[in-house]
Amino acid sequence: MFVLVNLKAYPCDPVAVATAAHEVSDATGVRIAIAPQAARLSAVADTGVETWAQHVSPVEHGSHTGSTLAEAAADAGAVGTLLNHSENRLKLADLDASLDAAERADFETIVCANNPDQIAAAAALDPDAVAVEPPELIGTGTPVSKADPDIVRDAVDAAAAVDDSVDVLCGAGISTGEDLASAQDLGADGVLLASGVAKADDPKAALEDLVEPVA
Ligand SMILES: O=C(CO)COP(=O)(O)O
Repeated sequence: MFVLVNLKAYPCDPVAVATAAHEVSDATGVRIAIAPQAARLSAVADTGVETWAQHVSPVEHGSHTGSTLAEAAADAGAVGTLLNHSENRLKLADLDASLDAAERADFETIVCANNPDQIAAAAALDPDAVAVEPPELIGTGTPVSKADPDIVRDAVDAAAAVDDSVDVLCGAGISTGEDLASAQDLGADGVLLASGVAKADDPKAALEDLVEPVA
């Protein structure tokens, strides 16, 4: 199971969370990555943790003020990127161009989507993985694996029907080992989470509990 912690714009210490994630990943062998703000990619990557961008812009080198250039994120130490998160939705043409940008930077990619139909459409764009995250559950602490298990099962089936090489993650409200185990039982290859770790008093303890079922 792959665990990707999206720090969003939460007021946490990304280096402290990254250090904790690296320690837990090393101790358990579970793959854990951290996606900080773009400005903190280098500091997070310097901890040795697997580091991802939260987004890369649909642009190449050039006059693109304010963009997040994939090649610059790679130079900062990122090895993958989320795309089309519900909090940073892309038009279809831009999502396709951002995937091209990620490919130029040799990034692994996860395209986020709300539901199985969108998962199928995202899988058709040939990302490495897709992540189903019902926006109404994001940040609630109510795990998608418990609140709506069918959406996870159906997302796994929808992606497989398009391209069975595309991994499927699920997210929204995931925070405990029980949530991760449920996601695995529903066929997910990993989980995407944010507040369960970014807002935890003890991120290391939160991560140790999260990965315990697969450690
Ligand atoms: O948006 C998410 C991960 O990208 C999920 O957020 P929460 O884990 O806070 O529900």
